[in-house]
Amino acid sequence: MRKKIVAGNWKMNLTSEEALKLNTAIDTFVAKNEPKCEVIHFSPYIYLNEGINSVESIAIGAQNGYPEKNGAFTGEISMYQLKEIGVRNILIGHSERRQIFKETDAFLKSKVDAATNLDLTIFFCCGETISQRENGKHVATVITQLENSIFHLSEEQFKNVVIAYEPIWAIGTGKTASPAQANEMHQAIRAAIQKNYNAEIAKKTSIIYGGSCKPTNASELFHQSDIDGGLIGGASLKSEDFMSIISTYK
Ligand SMILES: O=C(CO)COP(=O)(O)O
Repeated sequence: MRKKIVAGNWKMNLTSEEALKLNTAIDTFVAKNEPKCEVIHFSPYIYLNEGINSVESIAIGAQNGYPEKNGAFTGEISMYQLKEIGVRNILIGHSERRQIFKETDAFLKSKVDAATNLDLTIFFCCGETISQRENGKHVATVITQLENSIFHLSEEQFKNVVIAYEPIWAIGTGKTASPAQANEMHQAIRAAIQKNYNAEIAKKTSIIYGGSCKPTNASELFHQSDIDGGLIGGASLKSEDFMSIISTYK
């Protein structure tokens, strides 16, 4: 069985008090209900330390990390520093990093290598724009993103990778990919993993969906054959909503 994962990407939200409250609420909920999935909060940097030290049943991951170990990179946080405080999971390639911060495939590849060298679990995000989908280029776009930044990893290294498919047109828009649209892409991604690696690795790689995932649509999405959970933005900021999504894996 593939690992099921429900992860919250808090993005640049919450006060320190709200972050602690949400971490504690979800941690307590998971400890009590023992859902059949791994639960992760991808938190802003400044709340990582307290988060890591205050939870037991969920993981706290980083939304970003700089690939160099240390040096003159004012304002950056290295993956090495993250690992040192106990971070084990990292997001790489989120469309907001690609679009707003102009992170290229080559830069993302260097992040993938740095995270791999530190043995971090990489949540590699990929996804197409609405015009790429309308032009029938959605599958090719996503597979190219994988080929350019992550498929160079060895079979052994790829075992530390989770793929997060997040169609850009569905992020924060309230427009979710239909379960069929999402599953089609997840199947294409799995087929590409099989082609680059092998059937065993393809079968074992968790591929999660992100983009306006909420309590009302999580169950149908997560029950698709190739969807192994979700990367949740807005709905992960409300404990009731996030608990409801986690409960899909009772
Ligand atoms: O970007 C996302 C998660 O990384 C999805 O965000 P929303 O769930 O707010 O659409």
